[in-house]
Amino acid sequence: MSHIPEQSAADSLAKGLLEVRRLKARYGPIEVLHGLALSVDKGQLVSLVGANGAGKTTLLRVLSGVHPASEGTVMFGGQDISRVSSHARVSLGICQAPEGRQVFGPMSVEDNLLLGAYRRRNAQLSERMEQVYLLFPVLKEKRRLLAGTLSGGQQQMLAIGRAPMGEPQLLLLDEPSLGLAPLFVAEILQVIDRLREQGMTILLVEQNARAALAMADFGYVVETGRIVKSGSGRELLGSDDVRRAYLGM
Ligand SMILES: Nc1ncnc2c1ncn2[C@@H]1O[C@H](COP(=O)(O)OP(=O)(O)OP(=O)(O)O)[C@@H](O)[C@H]1O
Repeated sequence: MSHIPEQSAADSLAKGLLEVRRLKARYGPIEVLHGLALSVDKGQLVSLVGANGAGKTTLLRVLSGVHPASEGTVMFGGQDISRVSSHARVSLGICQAPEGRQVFGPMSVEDNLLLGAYRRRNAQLSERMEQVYLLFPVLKEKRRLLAGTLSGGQQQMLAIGRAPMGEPQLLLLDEPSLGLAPLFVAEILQVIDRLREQGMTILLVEQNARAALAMADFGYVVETGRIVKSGSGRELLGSDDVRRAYLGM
C-alpha cells in the first residue's frame, strides 16, 4: 500500500482559503468553542447562523486574532496563522468590519473610508472609493459631512463600506444589520451580495438567518460552540431542523 506523507495529507485538507480545525476558545475557565471546524473557499459567501450565545462572535474574534484560540488550527491561504497577531492578520488580508456603528464621528465620511484603505496605493484609491460609492450612493452624497452627523443606518453603511476599501482577502462581518430599520437591513444585505458578486470572500454572521442562508454559497449552524449542521444555503433553508429552530416555521 502506498504511503501518503503526512504533509500532503494535511495539504489536501487545506484547500479552502480559510480552514478552521478543532478550534477551541475560552473566556477564563469557561470553554465556549468546543472543537469547531469549518472552511471558506475563495470567492464564497459563507453564513454562520445560530442562537444568541452560540459562539459566533467569539469565532470571528478568534479568526481576526483579537481573542486567542486555546486549541486547534486556523489556516489561511495555506499558512498556519493560529498564533499570528491580529495586526499581522490584517496585513495578510483578513478584515473584520467593526460591529454596529463604529465610525470616527469628527472625521468626514470620505476620510473614514480612506482609513480603510491602509493596504492600497494612492493611485488606486479614488477608483476603489468610486466602487464603494456605487454600492452606497448615500455615502457619496454625504462624503464631505462629518460621519457623526449621519443617521445610525448610514453610519453602519459607512462602517461596512470602509472594509472593502482595503480589498481584503477575507471579510468578516458580525451582525451587519443589527438594530437597523427593515429598509436599511435590505440595503445592507444587498450590498453584501454585491460584494460577493464582485468576488469578495465573506464570512457572515447574521441574525436574519433566512436572508443570510438565501444568499450564502454555504452555511454552518452553530449551537453552544459546535457546528451541528452544514450545507449549501439552499439545503439548510430546506432543513426541517433549521426551519424550526431559526426560521420560526
Ligand atoms: N467577554 C466575555 N466574557 C465571558 N463570557 C463571554 C464573553 N463574551 C461572550 N461570552 C460568552 O461566550 C458565549 C458565546 O458568546 P458569543 O457572543 O460568541 O455568541 P454569539 O453566538 O455571537 O451570540 P450573540 O448573537 O448573542 O452575540 C456565551 O455564553 C457568552 O455569554
